[in-house]
Amino acid sequence: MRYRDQVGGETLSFKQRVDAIRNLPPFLKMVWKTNPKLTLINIFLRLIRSALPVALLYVGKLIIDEVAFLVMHPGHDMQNYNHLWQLVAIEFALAFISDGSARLVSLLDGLIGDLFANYSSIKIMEHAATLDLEQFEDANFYDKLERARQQTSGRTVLLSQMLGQVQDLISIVFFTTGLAVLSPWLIALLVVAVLPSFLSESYFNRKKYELYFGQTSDRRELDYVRYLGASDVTAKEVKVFYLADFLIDRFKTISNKFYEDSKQIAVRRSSWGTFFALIGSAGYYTAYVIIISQTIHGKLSLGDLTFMAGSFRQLRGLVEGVLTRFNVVSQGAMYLGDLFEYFNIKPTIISPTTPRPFPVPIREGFRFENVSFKYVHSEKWAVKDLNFTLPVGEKLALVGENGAGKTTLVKLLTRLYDPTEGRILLDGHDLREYDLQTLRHNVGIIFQDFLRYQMNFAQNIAVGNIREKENRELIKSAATQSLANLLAERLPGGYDQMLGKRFHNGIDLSGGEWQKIALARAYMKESQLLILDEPTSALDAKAEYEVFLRFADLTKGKTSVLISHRFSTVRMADRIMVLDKGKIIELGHHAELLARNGRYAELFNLQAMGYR
Ligand SMILES: Nc1ncnc2c1ncn2[C@@H]1O[C@H](COP(=O)(O)OP(=O)(O)OP(=O)(O)O)[C@@H](O)[C@H]1O
Repeated sequence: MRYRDQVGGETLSFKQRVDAIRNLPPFLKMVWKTNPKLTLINIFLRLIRSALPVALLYVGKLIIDEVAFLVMHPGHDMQNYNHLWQLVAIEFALAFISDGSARLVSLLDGLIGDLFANYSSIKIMEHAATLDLEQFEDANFYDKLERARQQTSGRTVLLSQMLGQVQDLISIVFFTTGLAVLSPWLIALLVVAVLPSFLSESYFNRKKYELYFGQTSDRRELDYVRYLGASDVTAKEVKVFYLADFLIDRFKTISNKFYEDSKQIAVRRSSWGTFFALIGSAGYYTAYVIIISQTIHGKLSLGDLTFMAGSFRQLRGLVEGVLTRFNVVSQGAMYLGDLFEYFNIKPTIISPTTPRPFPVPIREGFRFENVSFKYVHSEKWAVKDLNFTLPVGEKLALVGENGAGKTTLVKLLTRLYDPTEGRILLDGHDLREYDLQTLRHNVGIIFQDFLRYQMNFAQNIAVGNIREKENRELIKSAATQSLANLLAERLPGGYDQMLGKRFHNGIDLSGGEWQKIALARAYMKESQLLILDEPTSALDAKAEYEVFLRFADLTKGKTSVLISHRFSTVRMADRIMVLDKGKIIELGHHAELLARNGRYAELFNLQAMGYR
């Protein structure tokens, strides 16, 4: 079942919101983990604060009664005065504690909030690192990730709200006890005064969440359009194709729709809110009139009047606040559900619990047995019935038209995906029996769409084996092997030169220069299998020739797979595999395949003709 069907649309009920409360304990646990000490102090302060309002009001009542007594009984003695001033001093102290603790609580909320935002962002990144590549290629997953990401900063408010809720609930208990002793029916009046506004708030909160949920995909598009419209990577094409107006129109359309939808809810919410607030006020003044008349008739003291009217007013505020906040908290808890749901996505490409020791060195090599693979949501086989052996020490070249399945095949070798059918063996055992990290450490792969990290030159090479990021010697030797060292010598900052345009003093490079850097990554570790997926497409003919001579030299005796559309490169391989629509149609040495006069010969001659 899709995520959207589970939570979205009209199916969202009050029950679901109450259910969402179950997300709060794990949330609190996460908050606790970010900083137990601050959280504990925060809770303690809030407990103190919960008793303060009623205490303040009660001392106020005592003061008024004392003043009234003194006014009514002139000729009083000093003791009464002393008592009065003591009460005033107590109220002052309470007021001071109240102010101080309020500031401290809000400071702590802010600090814990910041820590939580960092902590959950890190958790999200850590979890993303464990997930399958396939999961990243799924739009539903992206929606989930996006919502989870938004939880990191938005949820800090939830923490204050939640703790504030507990604090206010305790205050309510104090006030209610006070009121119930003096006049229980006021409590009933209170419920009538606040219930309608609670129901209205709850209704509109639900509407808002549904709206927000429905907008997730559009929001992603909005972000994407914003990125296309203003970023260093896209600026070039946006200019030459004059895309700005097109992008701005798209942005306007989506953002206007968001605005209109939100406006509608906001206006309705505000109108109903005003109406129900009026009912609440009417309830309060009814209670007020009753209390006043009881005071006039001598049933209550002046102090009682202020205490009860104050209690009623504050209780109304508190209950309304708690009920409204229940909606906010449960809504927040619902959004939190997105975060936890994201954490619940489990990768399928994982290491076995007791992995087989990885062979060093590999003795036999890799063997594909009836390997077929289909991308998720795709009807078509990307590769089908692959049967071949890649023996140790062989240099295998993969050729074939765009979309023939070359990249897919090498992705299967590194377990970025597992075969849909069949299996890949390494020294006679399924790849899935080995530890994933060890496998990937032993296989060096450079993709055609490698990343251009906006980091310095050395770091751009070090990413090939990040454990060695401080090992300048190794980085320099890797650069020398891919010929990137010559480039470093020309850059003003050498190996510390910032690359890319995003950060200060960054220098952008040509496509071929970037490729040399990416190639150096392959030499950062002693891989037993080296895969280069069109690594030289941007190199000029001379550079490519040099790079390959070196590659052949450096990988002597090593197993390697090379994907290239240039036959001058391909012919250097020990064997060449020709793929067509995911199937192997030819496999053999250059001379052998030429003699066969099949597809390879046809493609080779086609390219050779271009050079004549
Ligand atoms: N992530 C993906 N999701 C769905 N389909 C994909 C994905 N990647 C590739 N495909 C499809 O799988 C098939 C094989 O693609 P693959 O990238 O392996 O081809 P290739 O031979 O490397 O092509 P090229 O020479 O253009 O790099 C193609 O039909 C392609 O459209």
